[in-house]
Amino acid sequence: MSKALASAILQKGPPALSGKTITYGTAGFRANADMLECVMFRVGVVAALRSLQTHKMVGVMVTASHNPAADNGSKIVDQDGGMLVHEWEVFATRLANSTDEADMSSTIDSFYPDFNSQAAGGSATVVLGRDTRVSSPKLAELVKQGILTCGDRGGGVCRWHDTCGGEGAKVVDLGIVTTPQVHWAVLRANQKGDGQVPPLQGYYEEHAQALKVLLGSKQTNVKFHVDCANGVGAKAVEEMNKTLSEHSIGFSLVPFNVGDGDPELLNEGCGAEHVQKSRKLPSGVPASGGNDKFASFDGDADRVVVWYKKDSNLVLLDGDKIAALFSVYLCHLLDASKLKLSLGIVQTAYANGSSTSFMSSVLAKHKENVTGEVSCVATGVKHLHHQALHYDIGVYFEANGHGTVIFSDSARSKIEERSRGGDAAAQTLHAFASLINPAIGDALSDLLAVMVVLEVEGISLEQWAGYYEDLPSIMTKVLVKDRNAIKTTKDEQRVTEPKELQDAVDAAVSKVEQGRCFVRPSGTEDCVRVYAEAGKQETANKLAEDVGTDITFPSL
Ligand SMILES: CC(=O)N[C@H]1[C@@H](OP(=O)(O)O)O[C@H](CO)[C@@H](O)[C@@H]1O
Ligand SMILES: [Mg+2]
Repeated sequence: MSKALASAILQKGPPALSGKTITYGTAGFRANADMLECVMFRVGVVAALRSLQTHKMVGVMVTASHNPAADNGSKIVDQDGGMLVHEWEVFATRLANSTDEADMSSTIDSFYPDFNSQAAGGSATVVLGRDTRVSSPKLAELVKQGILTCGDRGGGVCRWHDTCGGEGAKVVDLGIVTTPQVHWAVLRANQKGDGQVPPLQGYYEEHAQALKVLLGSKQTNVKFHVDCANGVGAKAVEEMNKTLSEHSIGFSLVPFNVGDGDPELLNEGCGAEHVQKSRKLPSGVPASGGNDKFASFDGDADRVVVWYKKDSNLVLLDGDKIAALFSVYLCHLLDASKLKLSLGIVQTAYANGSSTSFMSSVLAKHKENVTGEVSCVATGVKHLHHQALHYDIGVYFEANGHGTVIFSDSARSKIEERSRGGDAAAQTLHAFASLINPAIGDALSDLLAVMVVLEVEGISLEQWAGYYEDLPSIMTKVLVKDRNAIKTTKDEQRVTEPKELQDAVDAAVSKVEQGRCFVRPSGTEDCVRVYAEAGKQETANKLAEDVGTDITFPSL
């Protein structure tokens, strides 16, 4: 049967990639939209096969997140609402790059040995979403065709169900949504298990209900201006506002950069990536009073950073600061409830050194009631999420604003039990767990969580910014012939190949006070990233420059 499917993919799908290869990287497939037709069709096939294998719904989001408007890509959402398991990423890469029937069919057989037996009578459902890019409708349609090819009853080609009356493969198209909304829909659909995808209104309602509990009788009037990067966040913010006002919750999100003009403006000079990397104001900032609060989402609204203006400069509250805010809050609640749960804070090597020291000291202060640690993993939310699963409560954030807080099943039941007994801190923990997206980093959930923590704890943005002072840092890109020639340790803090490169980095760092520097190949762009930190900005800049120049080995 895998042969018949391979033949259908080749016959019905767009022409195979020729002379190019593509990898399912840090955040799925990403490339210029023009090269993605074949890839998207096959992503549909992979998603349908994963759903068939797990007997659960999975999802596909068509987006290239913070990348330029001309790019596109896709992320597959696994049956647990999280990111695709690693071996299926490898499978997706192999299938996307296969050019002949024999290779494709043996790829299916080797990654999915039970395919031939499961295909008979099996069914699959894929939840599909897309961003606002011009290329997205067409590419989403190709994903759909890939999915339907697996369940096609006509034409005499592969139909995994054709002799048995199974249902084949179905698509539930959510249209333009945020990436985290596709994760949410898959998670909730599989939790309910009735074969239906819950309407998105449920997403907004869940947030409103949790906020009501967290705010209690507190009368609030909090406004945040939200830079939507001219992407999908604008629509979600609008819907959220409606639901907030229906529930008389005094939070308002005022969107700007809402993408109602030129589609090329997506992520252009605005959004979370621009603000966090350049530390400059985004375009389109509304004229406002001195105390206004701002947040920037990225193009598919799975990350957020918060900021305010001080003397027309931008003061950034990045992913590290959001993690710090949530960690302090959760430690207080854990102290108050005496639940004795573990709290893990997960970062990547890009986390500012000051944030790591701050969070370690917060955990140390609460060690009587909270066992915890701060750990560092490889770049990419999938690595952070995976590590966060080791704790009762896992707070994970990349410095760029990508992250969430997850609660283990056993922590949830302990919290629920204690909160049924009337414990106020446990009730608050329970509501916080219901507010924040349990599947993936979500700009909207995270922002609402930030707003409510600031509000109920009475913390101003300035006080929050003062939790710790970032060490001066810089991130640069170096273009090389083959970035993949650079190999690193698991936490990406050190280069293992070429060895001389790490020696050069060590030599440069040893000359610098409070110096830290590391080098790694990007998983989403054709470049090598250099990150440097030091006691002074000029020194950090010089360190990054020196190391950048060192990356000139003939092998690279
Ligand atoms: C330094 C940095 O910001 N890297 C980003 C970027 O990954 P790279 O592998 O560094 O290109 O894109 C990823 C996907 O959005 C995101 O998870 C990650 O944090
Ligand atoms: Mg994104």
